[in-house]
Amino acid sequence: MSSRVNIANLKVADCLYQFIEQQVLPDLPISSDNFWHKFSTIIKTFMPLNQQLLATRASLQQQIDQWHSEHQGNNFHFADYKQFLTDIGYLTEPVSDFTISTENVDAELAQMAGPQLVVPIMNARFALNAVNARWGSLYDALYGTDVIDETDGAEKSGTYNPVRGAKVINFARDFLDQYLPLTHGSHRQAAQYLIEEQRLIVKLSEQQQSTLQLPEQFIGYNGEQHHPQQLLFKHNGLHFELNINANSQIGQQDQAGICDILMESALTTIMDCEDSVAAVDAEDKVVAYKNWLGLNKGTLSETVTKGGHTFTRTMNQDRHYLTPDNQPLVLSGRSLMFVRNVGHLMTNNAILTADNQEVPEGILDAMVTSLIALYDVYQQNSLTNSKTGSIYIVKPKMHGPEEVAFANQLFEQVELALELPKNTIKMGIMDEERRTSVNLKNCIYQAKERVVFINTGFLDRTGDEIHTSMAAGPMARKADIKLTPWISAYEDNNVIIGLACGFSGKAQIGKGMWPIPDHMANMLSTKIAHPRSGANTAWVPSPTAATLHALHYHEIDVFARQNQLTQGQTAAQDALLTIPLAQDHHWSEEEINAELDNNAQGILGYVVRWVEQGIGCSKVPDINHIGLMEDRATLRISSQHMANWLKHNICSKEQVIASMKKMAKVVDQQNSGDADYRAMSDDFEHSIAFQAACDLIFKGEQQPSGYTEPLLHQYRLRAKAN
Ligand SMILES: CC(=O)SCCNC(=O)CCNC(=O)[C@H](O)C(C)(C)COP(=O)(O)OP(=O)(O)OC[C@H]1O[C@@H](n2cnc3c(N)ncnc32)[C@H](O)[C@@H]1OP(=O)(O)O
Ligand SMILES: O=CC(=O)O
Ligand SMILES: [Mg+2]
Repeated sequence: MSSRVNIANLKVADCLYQFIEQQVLPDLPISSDNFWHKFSTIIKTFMPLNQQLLATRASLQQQIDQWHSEHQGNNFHFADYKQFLTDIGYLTEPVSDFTISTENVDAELAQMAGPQLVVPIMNARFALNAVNARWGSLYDALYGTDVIDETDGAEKSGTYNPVRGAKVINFARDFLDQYLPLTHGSHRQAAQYLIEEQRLIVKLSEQQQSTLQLPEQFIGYNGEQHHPQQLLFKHNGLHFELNINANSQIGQQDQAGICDILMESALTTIMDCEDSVAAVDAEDKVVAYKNWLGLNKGTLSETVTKGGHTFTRTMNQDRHYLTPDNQPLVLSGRSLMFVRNVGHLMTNNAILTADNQEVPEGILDAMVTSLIALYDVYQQNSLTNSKTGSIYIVKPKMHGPEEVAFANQLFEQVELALELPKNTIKMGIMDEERRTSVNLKNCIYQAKERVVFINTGFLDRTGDEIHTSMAAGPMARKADIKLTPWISAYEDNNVIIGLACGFSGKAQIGKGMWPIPDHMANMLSTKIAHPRSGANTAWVPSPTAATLHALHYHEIDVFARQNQLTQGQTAAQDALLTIPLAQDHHWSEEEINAELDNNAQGILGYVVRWVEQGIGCSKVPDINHIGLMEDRATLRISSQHMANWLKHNICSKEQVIASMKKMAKVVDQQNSGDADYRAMSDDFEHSIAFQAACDLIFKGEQQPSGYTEPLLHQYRLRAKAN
């Protein structure tokens, strides 16, 4: 641990203090003295309130556990259960109807519909890729993934395969026919694209030419009018760009010389300080904050070596075009950034109070990430994030209205401390805890002047579902939980309540993560459900997924869909309160072992990299060898699920240990190519990662809300000390 600086009754880790003093404050109109004193006052005010909220969580959980233990089987009556939840203050009376009044919201959130990318902020290489993922190559996304099948000679070979290329070109031509229709003929016949008298002309042959059914879709170009290099179009509020270069490898194969279609892809990106990172001390927090600073100053860069080639990755500039009547047109080259702060649970040793208590990490994040964002608010660089001067913070894992009210008050005080106009800091509310879902309208009400999204984080939400009702009985198998009634009620309610609170045109209604990063064909066929449900954004794990998911927002006009949905929908609270218990838990030994092995593999594969290498988001194969995105939320589900089956004697402790040891060997094998990897199976007793993984299960019932952070942090700190 680094030494500490005593300032304003705080003991600040030297590395954090020096970072703020030397790299953040100097170019900002706020003095060091002022900053630390105001920060200290905020900590003093909010720390006890924060602790009180956590005590309320624990008390409610204890009462719920008690109630379930007294109301098992035939003794469980839904009406009594609901009354009990009301009596203890878990369920609250909804406020009267209202609409949100958030102002100065960027168009990407309010008026546009498109993908939202999430990225671990501590990885600068990924973070840069993410901010640049506003625009993505459709050809690369198709060629490089399973969206294009490998049949009939279309394999992904080492070098460019023209047979596969032809399939990509056909897919793209169909996209153009669908969303850029011609008055007659097809883009498949297109031999040349050119501009005449401000109109797009598509030559189909020597004698035949066509034009757009909707001429206003053509909005910009670069190059010569008769030989354009880029043609810019707009459909459903999203842009795409036809790139033409007959001399390029792909353009040569195309009769119109098209070499790519650049899609407007990740409209927004969440720079994540929460579940996809492993930040356990001041040094780690500084890595995260430094990257956020670089992103706000526009100076972040990273040397990347790829395919034997080394280059420097920086943030993309804006994109410049000429309109059809030759006026300049500029579009943002970057995804609009949010920063996800941590929730209310954890503390961090980066700052201690005078009596040596660790400061809540959420308060630290609120103050420091907002301070850093002043670089964007004051527009100190040309690579602007928010054009409306707003700071976008995602606030995760809040339980119920009073926790949202707390975050709202905290943001208000941060604004005062940083001399920002009220409600500069906008809030994205993750609807990912049960007490938030069942009181969602009241939660939104508490932040009605600054809320810019509600998003269904179904992964944490599933973990909370299991933990809240831990004592009620054995849960369904993990895959079957997705089929139980609460989850569709939860997804539907989020949209219904968002629309009822006037989100359409003002804020995002968001849907959750696609957690199978390599299954893009599957994503393309299923994630259409998100815009179809009325959500104007949904999470994707990578830039490639963003480009492919963008296709869905061309297929569905989300704002028209929201207009249809606004009519007569009612929230289904009873379905939301149903518990995903197994209907019949007489599984075979084989089924039980398969469930345990699957959970064990996911837990171990994720935890070993988290604890030993500080990697907060990993792709880990499940027992069917499908790579799954694992983060702290998916870990919460798996560990809580095992803890639940243990509690209800579906399996024994010995069975779990046997499964863990068996799967540890599998995970060791999977990581055998990693020189930094320490095998767990060499010495289970002394493997910190193995012990952490076991604790997450065996102590799972006692973890606050079933969260994984306390144990992960504890073991990571131990691994770092070693
Ligand atoms: C429940 C929740 O809270 S979900 C939110 C938290 N989850 C996330 O943030 C998911 C972030 N995604 C990731 O970390 C990764 O995509 C993983 C771990 C899921 C999968 O990674 P892999 O497929 O192994 O990616 P890999 O390391 O091979 O990288 C492939 C390329 O994609 C890029 N990439 C992958 N994910 C992202 C991302 N989220 N943002 C930006 N770039 C990304 C990488 O930069 C890399 O490109 P490069 O070589 O040009 O730098
Ligand atoms: O944060 C997202 C989730 O699903 O949890
Ligand atoms: Mg979450």
